[in-house]
Amino acid sequence: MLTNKTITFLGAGAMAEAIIGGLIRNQIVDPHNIIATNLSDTTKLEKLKMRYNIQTTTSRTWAVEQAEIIVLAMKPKNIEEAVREIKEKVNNDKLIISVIAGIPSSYIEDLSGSKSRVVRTMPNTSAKVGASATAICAGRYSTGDDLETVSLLFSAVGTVTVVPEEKMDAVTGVAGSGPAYFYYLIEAMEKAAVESGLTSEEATALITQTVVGVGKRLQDTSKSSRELYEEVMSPNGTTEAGITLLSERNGQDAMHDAILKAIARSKELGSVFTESK
Ligand SMILES: NC(=O)C1=CN([C@@H]2O[C@H](COP(=O)(O)OP(=O)(O)OC[C@H]3O[C@@H](n4cnc5c(N)ncnc54)[C@H](OP(=O)(O)O)[C@@H]3O)[C@@H](O)[C@H]2O)C=CC1
Ligand SMILES: O=C(O)[C@@H]1CCC=N1
Repeated sequence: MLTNKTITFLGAGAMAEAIIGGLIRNQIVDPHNIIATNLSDTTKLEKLKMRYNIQTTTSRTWAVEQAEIIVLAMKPKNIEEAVREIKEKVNNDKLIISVIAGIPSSYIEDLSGSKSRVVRTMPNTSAKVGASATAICAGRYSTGDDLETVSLLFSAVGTVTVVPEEKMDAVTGVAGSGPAYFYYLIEAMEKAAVESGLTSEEATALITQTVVGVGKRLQDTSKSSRELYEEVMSPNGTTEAGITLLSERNGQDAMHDAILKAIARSKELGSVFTESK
């Protein structure tokens, strides 16, 4: 085991489960040293307990008391209430990890009022299969050891990149939201495939392997993305026909603007919380 420390997850949703699964699968943390709690969904807590053999509780303050590491894994709208509820139980001895989009580490540090050691992170849902692209950044009072601990924890669910906090909104729009852009494209590919006579199973098998192949190729080559798609395009061939239509409809501009919009939303989430202090 990497750590015998008790890790409490405040929030037992999709991201918390992905991380818990990775930590247990990779024997980074003993399941008995993981506690999960949420706001009200006790059925979900029961499922997690059964699935991973972890501890669950409806007492958030008890869960925080036990913890040496606290993972904040609720939605941004719930963070204020959550931190207020636990602030009396948090001190500088506990490391706080946030996976919450947009929320600056300073907000969490200030609200808990105890110079809390905070490390802000941004994983993505590929954590479920150990393939997240996670970025992490240090808060004001976190130490080099804290950053190393968080890096080791998140390497159980994929790659880890350390960035300064001012880059976290960009990370969120690009990599945190990133899987959704691909799934959105895949949905369109599936629709076109089925409309053109493939069964849904055939479409899924072909598209899945196409996406896996793209990922592997990207990891394996120093070619640029433009070189890679140009490599697929035979003159006057099928790909050129498709890419030409996408260009005429400004497909790449739409994608580019969508990512900037996601980054702006991350900043907006953060600014609302900073202003409300
Ligand atoms: N989904 C994604 O792709 C990614 C999400 N994130 C971030 O992860 C965070 C969680 O997202 P996700 O897992 O998708 O969300 P979910 O809605 O799946 O889970 C949120 C969880 O937070 C719980 N919760 C709400 N308020 C409190 C509270 N005061 N104390 C303890 N638990 C509380 C909810 O409990 P209950 O169910 O009982 O209401 C629920 O278990 C978000 O901040 C998001 O920005 C980061 C990267 C990627
Ligand atoms: O959509 C969201 O706000 C979260 C953060 C990144 C991915 N999902």
